[in-house]
Amino acid sequence: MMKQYNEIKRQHPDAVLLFRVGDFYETFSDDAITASEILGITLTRRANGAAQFVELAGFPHHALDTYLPKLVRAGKRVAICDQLEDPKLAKTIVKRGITELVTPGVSINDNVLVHKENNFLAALYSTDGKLFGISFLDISTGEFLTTEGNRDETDKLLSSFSPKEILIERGSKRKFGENFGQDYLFYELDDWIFTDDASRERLLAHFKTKNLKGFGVQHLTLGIVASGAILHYLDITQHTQISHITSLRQIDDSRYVKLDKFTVRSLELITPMNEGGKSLLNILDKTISPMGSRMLRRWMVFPLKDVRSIDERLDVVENFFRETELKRLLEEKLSLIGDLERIISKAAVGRISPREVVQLKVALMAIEPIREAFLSSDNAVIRGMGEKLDPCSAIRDRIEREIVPDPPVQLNKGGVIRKGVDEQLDELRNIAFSGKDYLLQLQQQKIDETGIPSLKIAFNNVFGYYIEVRNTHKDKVPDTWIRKQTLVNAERYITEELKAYEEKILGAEEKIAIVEATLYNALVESLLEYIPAIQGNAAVIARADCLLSFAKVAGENRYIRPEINDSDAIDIKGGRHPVIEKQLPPDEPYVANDVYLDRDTQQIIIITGPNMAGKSALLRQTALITLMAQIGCFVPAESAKIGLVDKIFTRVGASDNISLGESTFMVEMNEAAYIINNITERSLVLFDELGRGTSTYDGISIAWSIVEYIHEHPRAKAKTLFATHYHELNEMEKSFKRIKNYNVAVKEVDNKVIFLRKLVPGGSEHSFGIHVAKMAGMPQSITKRSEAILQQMEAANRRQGINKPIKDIVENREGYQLSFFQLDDPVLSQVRDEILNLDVNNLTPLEALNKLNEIKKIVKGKQ
Ligand SMILES: Nc1ncnc2c1ncn2[C@@H]1O[C@H](COP(=O)(O)OP(=O)(O)OP(=O)(O)O)[C@@H](O)[C@H]1O
Repeated sequence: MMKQYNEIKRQHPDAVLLFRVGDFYETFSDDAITASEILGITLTRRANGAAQFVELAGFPHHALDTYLPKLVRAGKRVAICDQLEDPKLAKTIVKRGITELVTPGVSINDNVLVHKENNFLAALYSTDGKLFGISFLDISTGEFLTTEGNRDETDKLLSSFSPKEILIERGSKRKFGENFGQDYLFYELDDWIFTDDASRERLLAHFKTKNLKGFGVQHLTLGIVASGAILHYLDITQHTQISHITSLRQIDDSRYVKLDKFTVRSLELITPMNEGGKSLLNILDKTISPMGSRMLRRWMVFPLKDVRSIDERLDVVENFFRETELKRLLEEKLSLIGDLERIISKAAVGRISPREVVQLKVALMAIEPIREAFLSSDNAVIRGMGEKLDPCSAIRDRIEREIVPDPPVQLNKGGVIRKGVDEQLDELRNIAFSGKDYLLQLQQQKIDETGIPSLKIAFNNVFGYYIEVRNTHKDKVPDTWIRKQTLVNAERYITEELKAYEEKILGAEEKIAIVEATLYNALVESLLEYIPAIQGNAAVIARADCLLSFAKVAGENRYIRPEINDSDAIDIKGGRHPVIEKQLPPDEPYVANDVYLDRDTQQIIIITGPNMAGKSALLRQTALITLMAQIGCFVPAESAKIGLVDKIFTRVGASDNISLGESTFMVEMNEAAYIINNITERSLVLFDELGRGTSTYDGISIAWSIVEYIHEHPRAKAKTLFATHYHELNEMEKSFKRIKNYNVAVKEVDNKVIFLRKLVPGGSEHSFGIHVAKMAGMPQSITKRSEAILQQMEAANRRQGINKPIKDIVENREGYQLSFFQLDDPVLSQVRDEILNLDVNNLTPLEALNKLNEIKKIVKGKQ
């Protein structure tokens, strides 16, 4: 057996091998050590040949569902090796083979999956390290996606989809690790898999198409390689029944607001930064079905950029919000639907349990009234959703006809198929049932015959039905009975008559199991043709669930419908922070604030104010309200007019890349550089205390020049909120027309600071940092000393006149781009004159090229 084990183990050296031996799954050597550590099961050592020992740890086979998820969640790949023939029939050693390879990225096991989250497997491919092909598959839902993008775009996708496992080419782990961080579980596959031919062929074979044009991904060469690798991996892991993967979709990034992963993290969209905190998702997620929940997560990181699609969502939310009857009906029916998407995937992979088939019927039954209600809505979008719902009545009715309403979880327990479905089955059941009845009669008859009142007829696996007689009555047993077993207090016998009936009953039971399985499998088989329709239903239901969730949240939290337009202004009146407002004590209401930003009058707001005043909250709430509006959700404000934004950037607080060997300041500058290089005039940018990771003067200088850049650069005029403790930056307002100063007001009463939390025009002078230090319980000796030092420093500053250098900075700025022509440089002015004197309308293309060459020579001469 160990020889057989070693052979199988050799094929899967990197997986924990669960080796079926009798009623147990056993693990050996290193696998046993790993399994015992992760599962907390006993590790034993057993002799293995002369003077050798092997470690051993195992668990009963029926506990697989408990132990398997633990191994997978710990990031292990698990190969399940089963007995492929009946041990009783095997002449030598039982034939064994791998029946499934479960890995963190490929799982359909309910205990491994998290209901509210997708479980993606990804594959990455790149030839030059600049452009990456990426593909995602959730085998539990059948969703299969691909695209191509640069490093940053790919990084964002990875953080949005959080794949549990990433497939890459052999030998490229380090390269990908450096690009995307070591937190992912990379798995290397052979190089031949990552080739265009192999991948295309595999995809075409799966989809049974001649090319990939129908999916609109034909042009994504790298994406196709990655997608093909995913299907190859399913082959390797023995996942061959995958008819629920019905299409390969391109992730069309251009349709969505770009949010980099720092922004997703620092705005706490999906996960809170601190344990015990709340994310925006926690507040907005009132979805009822797991599908709705998964879709909402996706929506949160992919806000829309197109007025019509957003308005469509908002229209539905408003409708659900108003139509309380429809809302009530939806709530009731959605709760019956369960995880339709995953259930139908299970049907495809041949793992659907009888109970899940019934759940599918219940879900399809619940879809009918939703469809009717949607179809009679006066809103066209909702009617459209109704049209897309298909109650699949034929299969629904067939399930109802054939499967009992409350079947066991496992098929082999029997009692799944209804009476009246199959004549043979009914007959067999009669035999089995009356046979058992007969045994009871027989028992009574024997009691009467022998006068042994405690005589019992029972069954065990070793010798079938038997009669048990306690020792006290042993002598009354007739000679014709055959003794089979002697216990301490009793004897067990069999009789000819008993054996004959046993055969009849057991034969019937075995046949029942076979007939039930055949009927059940035929039903599951016929489910397969409904996969696309049911997946379509799942998508509509998920969408309805998300929009209903928005309507509920809007009602509970007094949100209003935002107005979305193509203008360049963000105009929020009475805006609130959706998460913080829910966490404040009841006697401390959240103070609402107005924020206005546009391209021409108020592009950049510098917000100063003491520590703890509420600057960060204000920054974030502006981004959150904008984002919520663009995912089609109502927003916490009195009114909100949102000119669509194309990207949201945040540079907020310190990040935690320290583990990657970068200093806090380095991380801050990396992120800031990334923002500067990627903003457009439609972007929204939040800078919270930029530059604080270095010396004050360094910090001010960098902050100043970045703000100046955003103000001046023609392509970078992004709407910007800049919270800072550097009051010096307030000077900028005087010289830059679209920069405005605001501060979050406080009141000082009797040496105490009262936070008013109101955003008011104008700069502010103090930071009250020492006050906050006092609030935090810093020893008095320290705060007193700080006050003294502060006074000295401020006095010194006043003497030297801080305003002098600031004045110089303002006057000596060169600006960006335009400055080219303002310089007195003789060469540059010659270039300017050359250009100005050109008569562009009468220039032939050749003359234009020659002119360009001349200008180049002038500039070269300068160098
Ligand atoms: N508008 C508001 N209404 C009520 N409470 C608020 C408001 N804004 C902020 N707060 C509360 O004040 C706390 C501090 O706010 P925030 O972190 O925004 O201050 P800050 O000005 O950025 O401080 P620092 O400069 O120290 O970073 C928040 O955690 C929140 O509890």
